Amino acid sequence: MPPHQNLPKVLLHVPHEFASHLHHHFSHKFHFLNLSSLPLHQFFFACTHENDHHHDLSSITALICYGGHPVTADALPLLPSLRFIFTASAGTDHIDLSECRRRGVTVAGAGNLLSEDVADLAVGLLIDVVRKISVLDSYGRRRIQPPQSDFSLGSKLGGKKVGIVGLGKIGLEVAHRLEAFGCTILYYSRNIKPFVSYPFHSSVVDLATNSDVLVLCCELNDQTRNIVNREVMFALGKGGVIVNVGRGSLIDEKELLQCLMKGEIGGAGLDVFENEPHVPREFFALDNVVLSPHAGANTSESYMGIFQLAELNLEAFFSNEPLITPVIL
Ligand SMILES: O=CC(=O)O
Repeated sequence: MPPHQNLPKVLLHVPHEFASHLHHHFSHKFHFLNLSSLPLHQFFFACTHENDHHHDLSSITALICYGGHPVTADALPLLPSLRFIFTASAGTDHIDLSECRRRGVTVAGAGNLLSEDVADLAVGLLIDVVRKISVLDSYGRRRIQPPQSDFSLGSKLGGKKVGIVGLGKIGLEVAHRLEAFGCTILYYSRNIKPFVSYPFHSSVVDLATNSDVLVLCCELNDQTRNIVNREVMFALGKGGVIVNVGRGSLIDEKELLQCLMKGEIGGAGLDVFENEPHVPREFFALDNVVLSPHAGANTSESYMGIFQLAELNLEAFFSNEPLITPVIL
C-alpha cells in the first residue's frame, strides 16, 4: 500500500511554486494531487475523457485554490466527496459560496494576512500616479530630461482627500498609511464604522464628489459590481485619481478607459482587471495610468504566511478543530 494511501486527498489548484512548496513540506500529512494550471472544468474534462484513473476525483476531500480559477456551482458536483476548500486569497468572489453552503463544504481563506501588503501596493500605485514615477522612470533609463511640452508636473500627495470604498481591514490599512502622508480620509462602506472618525458617505457618487482620489478596497459581489461607473467618474472629476486593488469588475472598465483617454479623470493605478490576465491594450498607451498584474500580495512574507495558513487550516479541518481563518463553517 503506498504510504499516502490513508492521508486526506487534497486537490491543488494553485500556481506551480505554491504546489511545489506544499508537496515538499506537507506531503507526509496530506496526499496532494496536482491540478497544474488547467481551469477546473478542463481538468475534469481531461480526467473523464482520458479515463485517467490516476486521478480518482471521487475520493478528493479538500481543494486548495486561489482567485485565478473559479470554483463554480457546476464544478462542485464533480468532486462528490469534497468537504473543505482553502483559498489562498482574501477575496472569495471566485467561489460559489452559497453552493458550498448548500453542499456542506467548509471554506477557509487568507483572512487578514495579505491586507498590509495589498494596502502598501495601493499607496505605491497612488504615489506612482500622482508623482508620475513610472513615467519618470522611462525618461531616467534613457538619461534624458522629460520635454516640457508633453510633460506636466506631478501633484502633491499630502492634502489630498482620499475616499476609501470599503473600509474593511485593507481599507483601514490604506487609510492609516495615507493619514501619515497628510491626506484627509473619508469613506463609503456597507455600514458605518463606529470605531473611526473618518466621515462616512452613503453613496459612492457622494464620496467621489468630495474626494480627489478613490481607492477601491471592497469585495466584489452583486452589490459592488461596477460600483464605479460613469457617474462616479464624472463626480470625481478631471483631476481625480482612481486606485483599484479590489477586483477589476468593481469598475466599469470600458468607461474608465474612455474617461482616462478623454481626460475626464486624471489618472488610475490598477492592480486588477475585469478579465484577468487580459489587460485592454488601450491602457498601454496612457501615461496617466500605472498597471500592475494583480500583485497586491506578492511578497515572500505573504507567500510564506499563506503556505502556513493552508497547512494549519487543513490540519484543523481534518482534526475537527476550529479553523484559523474561516470563510464559511
Ligand atoms: O486578490 C487577492 C486576494 O483576494 O487575496
